[in-house]
Amino acid sequence: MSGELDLSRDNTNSDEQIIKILEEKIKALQIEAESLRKELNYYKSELEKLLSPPLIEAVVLDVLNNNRVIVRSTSGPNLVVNLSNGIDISNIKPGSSVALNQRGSTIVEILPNREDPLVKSMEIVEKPSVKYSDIGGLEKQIQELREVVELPLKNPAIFKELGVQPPKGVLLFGPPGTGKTMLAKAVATESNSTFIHVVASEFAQKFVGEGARIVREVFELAKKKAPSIVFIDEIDAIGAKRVDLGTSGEREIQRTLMQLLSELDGFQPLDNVKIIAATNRVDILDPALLRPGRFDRLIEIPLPDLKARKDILQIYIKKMKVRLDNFDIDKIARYTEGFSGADIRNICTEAGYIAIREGRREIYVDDFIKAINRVNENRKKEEYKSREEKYA
Ligand SMILES: Nc1ncnc2c1ncn2[C@@H]1O[C@H](COP(=O)(O)OP(=O)(O)OP(=O)(O)O)[C@@H](O)[C@H]1O
Repeated sequence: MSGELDLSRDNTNSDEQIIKILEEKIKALQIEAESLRKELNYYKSELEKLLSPPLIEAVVLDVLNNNRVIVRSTSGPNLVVNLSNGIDISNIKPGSSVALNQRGSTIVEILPNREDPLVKSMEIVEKPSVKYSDIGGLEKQIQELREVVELPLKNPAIFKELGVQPPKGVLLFGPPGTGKTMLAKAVATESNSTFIHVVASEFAQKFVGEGARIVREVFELAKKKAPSIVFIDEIDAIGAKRVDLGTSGEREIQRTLMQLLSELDGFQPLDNVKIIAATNRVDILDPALLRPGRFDRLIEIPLPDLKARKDILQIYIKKMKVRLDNFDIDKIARYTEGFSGADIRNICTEAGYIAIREGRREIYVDDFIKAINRVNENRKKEEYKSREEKYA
């Protein structure tokens, strides 16, 4: 240590020096003792962890009044458990992950929440806000959905009385960006239902049985939140015809599809849960999905025709500050032949950006034409690129 004692010098000055040096030495030893105490505690707690029995992971289902909690343990049954000292009940909510002691009788730790694959693959909108009037064109399709989904949800008694069974599942098919999701959301809004949006490609999970579990839990949730509409996007990801079930991934997808079919079969047509699925590839679907009692009503959602394109343009233009003299909406609708509703919305946004970039406070018809040309150019580039890739 610095300042080794030198007791040879005997005067007041050196006494003071000795005291100072000793004090410093005491301080240094105290610091060392403190750090050794910490080290000791660390090793003690490590030892305790190594010697302690494993804990049981559980999920909180409900919090009771008397400092007790209902949990579902990962090892099996639902349990009513106590809290160990030091755990604050106000930090425990339904859905929290907790650790139980080995006997499974007491919560000893609140665990950080893991990302649940169920939550990741699902979006719940309790009160969707899309209305039929937000959708351009598709009048016939809206009418049909109202009859087969909205009316049975709102007024099942009429169907019972007349002995009419509405379809359980509806399949919307057509090119991307044509408004399938919007339609399903609008039906949920207008029938005051919860909208549960799942993307089937997200069901394909890493762990065996996980996809099937997610399907089961989605339907359990739909029943809890009823009246509800389960919207399964990209159903072809699990519902395509399969000949070769060689790989474990393929078998996992097949198991997920089987679970979906069994959930569909378990419903009654007049239950207050309706299933709407969507695909861009109806041609590759497994016929098992389209059998009576499953997705037995197919509704085509095509690219918008001239009138529908005009309707869609009008919906978006109404919300924008557009100079209307000389504005020929028919002309713009004609120029957008082959465009989807999503493309048309993009054109409106792009036209707005062109005006902003030029420092204007109004959007001109020319901005729309420029935006259309840009989208067309991008499309050509993409087509060219995909052709290049195909023949490379
Ligand atoms: N008929 C339409 N009327 C008004 N807006 C539309 C219409 N179709 C599409 N859109 C616009 O395009 C966006 C994308 O549409 P949506 O997601 O409903 O298409 P989709 O058919 O479900 O597409 P995908 O097959 O890619 O999932 C919508 O949020 C909306 O802004």
